[in-house]
Amino acid sequence: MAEKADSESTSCLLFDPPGEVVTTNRLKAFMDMGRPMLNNYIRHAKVGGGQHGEVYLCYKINPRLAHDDPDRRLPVAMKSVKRDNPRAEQMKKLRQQRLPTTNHTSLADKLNTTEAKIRKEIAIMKKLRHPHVIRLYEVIDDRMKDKIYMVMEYLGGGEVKWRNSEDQPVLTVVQTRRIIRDAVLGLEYLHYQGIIHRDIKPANLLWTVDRRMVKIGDFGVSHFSYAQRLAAAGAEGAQGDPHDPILLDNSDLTRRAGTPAFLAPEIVFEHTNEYDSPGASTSQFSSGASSSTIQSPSSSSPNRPPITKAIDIWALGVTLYCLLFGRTPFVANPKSHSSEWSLYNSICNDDWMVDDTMGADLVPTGGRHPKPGSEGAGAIHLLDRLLQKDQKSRIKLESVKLIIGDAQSHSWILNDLPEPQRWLQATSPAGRIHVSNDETSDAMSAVHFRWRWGAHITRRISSLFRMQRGQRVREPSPKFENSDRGPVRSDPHLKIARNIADKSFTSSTPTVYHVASSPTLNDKSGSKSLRSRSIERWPSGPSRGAPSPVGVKASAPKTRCGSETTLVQSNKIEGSSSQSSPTTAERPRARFAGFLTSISHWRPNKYSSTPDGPSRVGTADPSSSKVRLPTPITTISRTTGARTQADHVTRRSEEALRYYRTGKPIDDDEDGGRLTAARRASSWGQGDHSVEFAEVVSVTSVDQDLNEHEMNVGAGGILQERPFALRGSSRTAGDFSGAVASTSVVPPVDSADEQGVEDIYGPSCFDEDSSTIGSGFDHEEEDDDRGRWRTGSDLDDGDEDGDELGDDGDDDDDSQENVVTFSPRKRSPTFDDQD
Ligand SMILES: Nc1ncnc2c1ncn2[C@@H]1O[C@H](COP(=O)(O)OP(=O)(O)OP(=O)(O)O)[C@@H](O)[C@H]1O
Repeated sequence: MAEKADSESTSCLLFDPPGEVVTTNRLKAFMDMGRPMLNNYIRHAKVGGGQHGEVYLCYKINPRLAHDDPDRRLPVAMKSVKRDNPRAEQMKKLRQQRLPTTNHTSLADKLNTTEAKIRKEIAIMKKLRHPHVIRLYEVIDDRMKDKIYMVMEYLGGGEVKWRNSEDQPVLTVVQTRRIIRDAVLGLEYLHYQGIIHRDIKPANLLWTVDRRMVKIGDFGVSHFSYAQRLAAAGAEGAQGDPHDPILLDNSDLTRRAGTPAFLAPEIVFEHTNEYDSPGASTSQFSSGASSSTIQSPSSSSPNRPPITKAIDIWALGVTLYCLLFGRTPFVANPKSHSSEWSLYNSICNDDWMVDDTMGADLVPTGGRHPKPGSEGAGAIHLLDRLLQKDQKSRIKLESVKLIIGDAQSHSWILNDLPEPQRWLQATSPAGRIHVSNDETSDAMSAVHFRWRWGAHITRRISSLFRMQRGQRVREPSPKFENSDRGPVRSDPHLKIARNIADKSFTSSTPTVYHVASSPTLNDKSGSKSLRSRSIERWPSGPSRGAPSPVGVKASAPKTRCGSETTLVQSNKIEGSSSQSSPTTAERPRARFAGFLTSISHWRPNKYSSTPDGPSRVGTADPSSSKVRLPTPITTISRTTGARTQADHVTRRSEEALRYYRTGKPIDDDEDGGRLTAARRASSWGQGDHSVEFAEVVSVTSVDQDLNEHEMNVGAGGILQERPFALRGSSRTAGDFSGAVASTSVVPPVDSADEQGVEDIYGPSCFDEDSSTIGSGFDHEEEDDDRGRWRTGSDLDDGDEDGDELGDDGDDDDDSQENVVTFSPRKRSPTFDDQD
């Protein structure tokens, strides 16, 4: 028993439980002083767009903070994804009528919607919490709207750019190593959690605004593999068995998702020479699937190699090659009649070339087979292992971090770390994500109805009934007053009580939400015990002080303050109000009026969040305020205990970091360098300091001071002056790739300083002509696809207008599912342009 506890505690050394993600079921779009607002987010400028959606820089407004408080406006990235494309839907239905549905039809295909894909992306992202993986904070999913919004951590440095207009590398070897090191850690975490990213490439590695670290993003085609998780986490991986069909569906692995130049040989297996020639042996690939692999279910050939996490490792190899040499390792023969076939053929059969030098700093490589010991040899050797065509011979990520080759003491990626051994210990993966059955159903909200007209009419009728002798009587119906379901028309006392409750629970601890629906305590994170399951503390809470353990005794309230005393008072008032109208029950007409009033407010989804975010104690709709008000009080003692436990748990990351830096156990009083360990931990979404949006030095980059040159060129040559384009302009961050090595670094933005923000990021979209709110948020941007290839299935639902369906001319063929098709609407891709 003790042994088990021991092993569990060591296995959870670094990776913390995933942060919960706020799910908001209401979307309110409005203009505030001429600015488009979406719930409590101001939309700023478009920072990117892909086949599934568009990404905007937004600012989360915390109205509780003063206007000059720098935390009042916090930058986030908001990705909006359209649920469905009606025309694509129509075409898909037509197609399905003609084709039988087999066991091999993917679930996503059966569900037949873009929504299924978004659901999966959200469900996967909900699991992730790692310094090198972009974090999802909130999902705004209003069924009455045609878009779903994902609020994510904002990565202000943009995509990793790796070549200039002359196809020369723009990153130095040292910068490349840092990027790859960060990517290895992020990828290792993903694989450990059973997630195959499937689209690793430089464009999906995003820089933090200070260019000190990169994070993996874009989980649009990622895949969750339970088998892989079991293999990685052992018996522990079996805990919390996922049953969700969306997550467990393996059939989408057969689709050729991803970016062609980065696809692994096993994905384009049909293009191997062996396979092409009749009767040839396919011994190059293993046909057996180990426990950590997934056999492609719709494989037509028994020899098709399994699709595993090894495809990400291959893609990482291609990425490393791109960063070092400014081009992709495998290209199509320009003379070939089919560039697609030619590229895949090259991936499966060709060796890759090595230039004499690598990186922008022209470090000698020593050729394709260099003598061991040099910087070049380390990189080429690593490439050699990453780009093994046989996935069985391909290097594992843990080995990438360890020892490469006989002549080297450690891997190339550790080269400039002062203490590689300590780094290895600190970044050793352990722990896993917990996948619960209804995670994905939580990813999307239930339908809720809005009977606004009904509310209006019933209010009118009820007011008629209430007229008694020319006097308007406002009396709540006790029958509904205590109902959990039916909100009452609040009497003045109740309003007071609610206000007090609001102040008490939301002032200094916005993390405290009602827990009426989820009384269970989470033993991993005590803070969860205070929140309903789909709600978490917003990572950059308004309070910068340490939150109070229970949200009642606030240590440093910002603008509102509450206390236990006021809370007790509120309860008294509440109690008295419930008995305030003894005569009402005797009045049938008044009761009927009360009934009409109450149903006018009733909504099927009683736990839906408010437009301002999740329901908080005392701030949710009136129905919840009275009933749930006492809940935090009753959980005080329990949560205090849980909090203690949470502190213990959340220290893990701090400990690991501190250990790496100093070799000493953590000591809170001691400053851990540029940022304290506690603040660093907070940046991971844990700990008590709400500096989560602050960019911090990762374990990989720690102790490495970047010089100005590195800061500039480290961005891959992104021009920093005005990285964001005006809405409506076709120019996006990606279009700045040609502008290499700008000499300016983005200064830190004071998010409260509007002019400052605009000076740096360009004019905001607020000033643009946005005639309606709808157009402000649902305006169809000019498609900014950069000629990426798309799977047949993606064509169906990624396009707003479905043009591609007509163009590809193959929309009635199921084989399209396995064929990568290029949309003719986009410019033709060049094979060395697959970033
Ligand atoms: N969290 C973020 N912070 C800053 N920029 C981001 C963020 N997420 C995405 N972007 C920008 O938006 C672009 C598109 O985002 P993303 O890749 O998630 O969308 P997509 O529709 O899935 O695109 P793709 O076609 O590449 O799959 C990215 O290339 C990046 O430039």
